[in-house]
Amino acid sequence: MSRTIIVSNRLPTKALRTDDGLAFQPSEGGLATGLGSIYRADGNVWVGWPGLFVEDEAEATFVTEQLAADSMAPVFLTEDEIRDYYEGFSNGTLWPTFHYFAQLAVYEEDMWKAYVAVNEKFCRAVLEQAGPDDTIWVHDYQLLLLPEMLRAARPQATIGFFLHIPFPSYELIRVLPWRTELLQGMLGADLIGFHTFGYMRHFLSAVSQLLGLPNQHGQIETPTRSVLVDAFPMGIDHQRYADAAASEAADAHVREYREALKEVRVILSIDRLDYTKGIAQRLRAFELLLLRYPEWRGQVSLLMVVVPSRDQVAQYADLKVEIDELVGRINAQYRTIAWNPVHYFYRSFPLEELAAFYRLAEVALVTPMRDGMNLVAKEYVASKADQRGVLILSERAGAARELSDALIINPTDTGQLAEAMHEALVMPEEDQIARMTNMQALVRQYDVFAWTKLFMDRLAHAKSQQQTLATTKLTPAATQQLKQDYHATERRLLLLDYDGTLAPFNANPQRAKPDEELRLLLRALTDEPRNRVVIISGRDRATLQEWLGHLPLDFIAEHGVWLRGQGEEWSLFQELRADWKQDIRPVLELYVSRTAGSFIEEKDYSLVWHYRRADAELGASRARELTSHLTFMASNTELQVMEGNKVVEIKTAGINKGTAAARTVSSYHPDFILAIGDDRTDEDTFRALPPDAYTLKVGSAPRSLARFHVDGPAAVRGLLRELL
Ligand SMILES: O=P(O)(O)OC[C@H]1O[C@H](O[C@H]2O[C@H](CO)[C@@H](O)[C@H](O)[C@H]2O)[C@H](O)[C@@H](O)[C@@H]1O
Ligand SMILES: O=c1ccn([C@@H]2O[C@H](COP(=O)(O)OP(=O)(O)O)[C@@H](O)[C@H]2O)c(=O)[nH]1
Ligand SMILES: [Mg+2]
Repeated sequence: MSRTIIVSNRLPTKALRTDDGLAFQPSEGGLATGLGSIYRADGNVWVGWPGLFVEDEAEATFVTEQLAADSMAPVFLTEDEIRDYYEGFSNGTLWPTFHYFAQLAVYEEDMWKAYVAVNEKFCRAVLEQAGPDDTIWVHDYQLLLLPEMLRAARPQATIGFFLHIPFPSYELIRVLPWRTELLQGMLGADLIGFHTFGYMRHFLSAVSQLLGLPNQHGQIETPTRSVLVDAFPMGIDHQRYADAAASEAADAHVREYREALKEVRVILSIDRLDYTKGIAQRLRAFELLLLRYPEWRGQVSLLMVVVPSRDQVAQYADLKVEIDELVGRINAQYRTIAWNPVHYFYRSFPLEELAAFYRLAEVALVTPMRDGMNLVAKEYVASKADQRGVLILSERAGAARELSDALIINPTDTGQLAEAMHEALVMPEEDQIARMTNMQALVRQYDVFAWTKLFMDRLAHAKSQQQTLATTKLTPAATQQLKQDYHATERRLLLLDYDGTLAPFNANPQRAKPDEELRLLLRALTDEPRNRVVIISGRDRATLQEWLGHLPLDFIAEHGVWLRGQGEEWSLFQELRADWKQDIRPVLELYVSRTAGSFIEEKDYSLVWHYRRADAELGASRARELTSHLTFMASNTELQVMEGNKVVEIKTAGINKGTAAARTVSSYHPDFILAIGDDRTDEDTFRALPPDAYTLKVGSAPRSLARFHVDGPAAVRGLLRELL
């Protein structure tokens, strides 16, 4: 049976040292509470850090056994590792960078090394747990390198990755000295998920600009595999929070708190201590509310839960001091014997007490500066059985993309925040109910189970996509068979693409001239009378003529437009027109003038716009624009528009390498065919050939109609030499 191995820095259970020995307790934070509901099913295992430094072997064994009984496998980390990998690189470098607090980020080589080493440690731990058919699901920014490490150890494994925090603009990512390694680490996965479309777009942009890998509808083709990228906004276990809010225990807490608070109305705030959460800004906004609307003094209290977090990181410790001071100041200023403006708790609470807070609160303030998702917002919604209550939500929390019925605010605008609190406190009940009803329907439908299923289904889809059109490597056994068939036959046809196949791809197309080695190789192949060797290329005939015209080769040029049999004259595949060029050329010129680095290639019967030297993202975007522009112009004409590798080409429809190759086959009647090519246009050749033809795609593991693949031009030349 195939299981799911969940991997995250922190386990959903933490071990604690108490006076009575070790104790175990649920972890805080969105990832642990969110996934905590699902991992126990079907023999799944969760691999992660149990939050404790073990003192000896015996203690480690005890913790391991206790956690194993609840489907968890601990990765023990040392104090040095926690300092450099967790507090250091994860929370001192990546966390601030990814939350747009780049000025707080530190760049320390030692921390980076620890990050690499701990990712390797997790890799070993996962490999111990995971069988070959198991699905591995890696979570979050502490483990960005893990997918690629697992991939190296298990090339066939099914690996998903989900990032729980924002993925920022490329402008922030590019600042990181280790940006390439981090992106490549993530690309080891088959599916990469983010909370929002915005985060996903930023990731695709970074991959395109830093690694030069474009995408189509979120699908990235790396040199070895294709990787799918998609948005999956995480949900909560709606039922669990609704049940907790309706429980006897919550009832009892609500009664107790209500008695203590008397008639005072409650605004609620719950977060981990974190500078991304906007806690200090929220306090200032509450202070402003009391200043602007004195009628709320004595009537409304802010109930503020701050859960201790990462307190060994300097900025977190500083923030604690700032919050303590602000709360002290506001309370000292406004409190009365009967009323306390801010009820401040610096600790965590069990589920039933949180549920009671959610029920009591007429207003929830979720106002982070940046937040990947924010589950507290959704938990508040799920807890409101009577549908009374108002959610004030920051536009910069991932949750704001879904909860559009909240009062959406800009958290840096203190005035707007104070006004939103006032608006919430005076909102008519029917408005509250209408908004809450919509949000509850959404939180109920898109719960954590739906989220998991969606991610797993997409992962299976990504995997099966890779398998369709997957080519097999030309193994020594297959090479042997190919050679045997070659030697046993009399009329052999060799269809060889030029760029990327016989000669390496060059940024300047005119520099890809054949070298001595290639000329000698082609000469030797044509010296054999049983061979007919055809160069089948998208290039113009003049270039092919100049470079290779002296050899006894056949040519198919301009993607099938021009043909030349050995020793014959050039002829057209069919009668063609070129008068359309005068209308199309100015359009391409417009795109050249708008896109620095792009240029036009003119062939006899086609025009090509090249953008390989332009800014990668601008080029790709202009290519899409140009394609739709040209497609519109070409409707009801005989022209067709093709997008290729950093090119947009326009030419007469119905002529391609495939139609030309088919004609050669039907006139020559070969008993052996070998076709080799690297590009999208070579797929037309592969498609046109009979199934027993040896079709070879150049590239390390591409998706192709070809039967086999070979690594690159050097390997192609090696294979051709072996035939001699
Ligand atoms: O493990 P800690 O360092 O104590 O931090 C707690 C967790 O905080 C982060 O949570 C994020 O995930 C939530 C669920 O997807 C999301 O709602 C929230 O916006 C994120 O900040 C962090 O990503 C986890 O790795 C931590 O365990
Ligand atoms: O005393 C508390 C306060 C909060 N939480 C939980 O911590 C999670 C916080 O997740 P969120 O996505 O809001 O933010 P994160 O801390 O992950 O950045 C929520 O599920 C809360 O219910 C908790 O377990 N105990
Ligand atoms: Mg090519």
